[in-house]
Amino acid sequence: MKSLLEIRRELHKIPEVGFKEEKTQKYLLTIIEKLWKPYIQIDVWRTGIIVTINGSNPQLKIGWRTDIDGLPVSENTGLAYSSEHQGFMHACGHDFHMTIALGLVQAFSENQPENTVIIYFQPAEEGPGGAKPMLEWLQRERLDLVPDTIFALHIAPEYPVGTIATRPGMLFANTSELFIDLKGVGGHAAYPHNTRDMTVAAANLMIQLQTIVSRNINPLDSAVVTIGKMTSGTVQNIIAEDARLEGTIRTMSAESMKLIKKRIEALCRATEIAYECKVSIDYGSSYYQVENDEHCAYDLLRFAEQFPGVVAYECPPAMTGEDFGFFLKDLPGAMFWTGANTPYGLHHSAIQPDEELVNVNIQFVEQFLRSFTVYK
Ligand SMILES: CC(=O)N[C@@H](CCC[C@H](N)C(=O)O)C(=O)O
Repeated sequence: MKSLLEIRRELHKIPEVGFKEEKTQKYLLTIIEKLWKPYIQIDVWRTGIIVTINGSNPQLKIGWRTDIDGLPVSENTGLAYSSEHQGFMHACGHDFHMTIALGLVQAFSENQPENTVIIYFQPAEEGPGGAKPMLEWLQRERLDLVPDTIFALHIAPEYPVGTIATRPGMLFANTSELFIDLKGVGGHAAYPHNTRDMTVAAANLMIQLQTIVSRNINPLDSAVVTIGKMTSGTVQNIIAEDARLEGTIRTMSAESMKLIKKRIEALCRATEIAYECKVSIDYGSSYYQVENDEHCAYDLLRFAEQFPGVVAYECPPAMTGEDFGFFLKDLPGAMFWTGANTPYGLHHSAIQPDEELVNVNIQFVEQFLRSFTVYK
């Protein structure tokens, strides 16, 4: 088999967005098939893969989940093995997550675990969300592949390699995508009075949306309303008939999410009146918060405390979202951050996580999963 470093770099070259991970799936399958043993079963779900390593004396089915999709980001790392898919990049570390999962398949194929370990290569984490439909399919059609407990990791640029950071309870926020379309009347730039200018309407709405967190959310709560993309108009001397705002909402509770949506709807109605236009809202996909099981999170932290080369850290929650939250809604388990030591944040075009993290995490996770002989 190729080295895991080589595999990570090859995966880095072929990022694909949610449910379009065909090349990635094919690539992963070629590696996984080489690791096949009579006690290993390989299943495919859409662009995802499920690898079951049947245990020698199974008391439990322990799940490990990795996400496999990339992002629509133009890479700016200058690396020799940069993305070959123009405009797309593994800017959230899923190439690392997949390599660690492959390293686990390799470790368990070389040395059969006592318990059954099921490794889920899950599509579409960045959107529209693969965890929920994958789990629904498992629960409906393949109960044999539903684990008793499940774990996952996510790289954390800000921590040194070897840091394992998690907490009991909420680790990541509730999320909802947000798409707002404005429709007015376009026309000649010199005749604004005959038009309903959607560039001006969208700009005002965008600023007003920023008052929701500062004016409507309790200052002791936390929430985010981010507009990541704003589009309007065609050329400099035509007044725009349409505009579109694209963003995301993050909250610590379902109640705050409801409140924010209510305020967005009110501001959109007010924009319709103020700018004599039509405004429509689409919330896209939404993710349930990542709620770690208390025992599982503390087991992870305690295991990390005594694992050589690893530093355990009980960290605060973050406003990132993760559809792994849907697995943890139904199953006990936990997610953790693992240090990636890079100055650029997640989703940045220049992010370059430290490749040292691959081996540290394979060893740590392999031993952690093997240590789960009895579910506590
Ligand atoms: C870990 C991470 O960065 N996850 C994404 C999840 C995105 C969910 C959805 N597409 C949205 O934007 O709301 C994140 O942006 O936190």
